[in-house]
Amino acid sequence: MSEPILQLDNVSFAFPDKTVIENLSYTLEKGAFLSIVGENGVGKTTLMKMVLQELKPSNGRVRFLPNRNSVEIGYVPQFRNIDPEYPLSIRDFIGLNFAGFRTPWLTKKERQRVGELLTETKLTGVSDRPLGQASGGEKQKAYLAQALLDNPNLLILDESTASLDPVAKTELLDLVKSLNQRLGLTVIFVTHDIPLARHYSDQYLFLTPGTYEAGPISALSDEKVAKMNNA
Ligand SMILES: Nc1ncnc2c1ncn2[C@@H]1O[C@H](COP(=O)(O)OP(=O)(O)OP(=O)(O)O)[C@@H](O)[C@H]1O
Repeated sequence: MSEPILQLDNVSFAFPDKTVIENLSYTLEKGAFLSIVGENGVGKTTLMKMVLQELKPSNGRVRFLPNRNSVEIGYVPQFRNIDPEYPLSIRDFIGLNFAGFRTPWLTKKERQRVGELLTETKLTGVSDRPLGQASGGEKQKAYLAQALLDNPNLLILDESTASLDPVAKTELLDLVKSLNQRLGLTVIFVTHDIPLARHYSDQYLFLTPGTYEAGPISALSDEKVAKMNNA
C-alpha cells in the first residue's frame, strides 16, 4: 500500500499584491516521481519554497509524514553559470557541506561518501576538474551529488534541466530515475518541458492561475496542456 510523504492541505500563498497559489490540496506518495508544470509566474517556485519551509503558507498547511523529522530534502537548483575561476574542484564542491569552519578537512568516512556520490553521478573521471570549468551537465550532476550528501528521501529538482543540452538533460534525469527506482527516492521535478515530464515522471501537478489539476502522467494529454495554457 502506498504511504504519503508530503501532504499539502488547502494551501494558499499571497504576496502583498498577488495571490499565486489558491486552495491547493495534494498528497505525494513515497517513491513517486512527480512533475510540477505550469506557465511562467504561476507559482511553482513559490510552492517549492513552502515545501522547503522558506515561505509559510498564507493559509493551509504543508505536512511531512509520518513527521517532519522523517523527511530529509535534497534540492537541485536551476542551472546558473558559475565563475570560470571558481576554485573548488567537483570533488570538493560535493563535500562542501561536510567541511566545518574549524575542520575544513573531511574525515575518512566523509571522503568515502563523496567517492560514492562521484560514482553514483558518474563524475569520478572529472572529480579534480575545477567546477567553474566543468560542462553544464557536469555542473548539474555535481549539484545533484551535493544534494544527495545527506541521504535525502525527497529530492526537489527546480527546473534543474533548463538550459542543458538534450544529452545532459537525459543523463541527469536518468541518474535521478535510477535513484527513484532503486532506492525509492521520492522526486519532485519542476519543469516547463512536457515531453521530459512524460518520459520520467509517473504523476503530474499542473498549476494554472487560481486552480490546478493533478493525476497520473498518462492523463496529461497535449490537448489538456494546450487548453490549460490558454485558459
Ligand atoms: N518576493 C516576491 N514578492 C512579490 N511577488 C513575487 C515575489 N516572488 C515571486 N513573486 C511573483 O509571484 C509569481 C509566482 O512566482 P514563481 O517564481 O513562484 O512562479 P514560477 O511558476 O516558478 O515561474 P517560472 O516558471 O517563471 O519560474 C510571479 O508573478 C512572481 O513575479
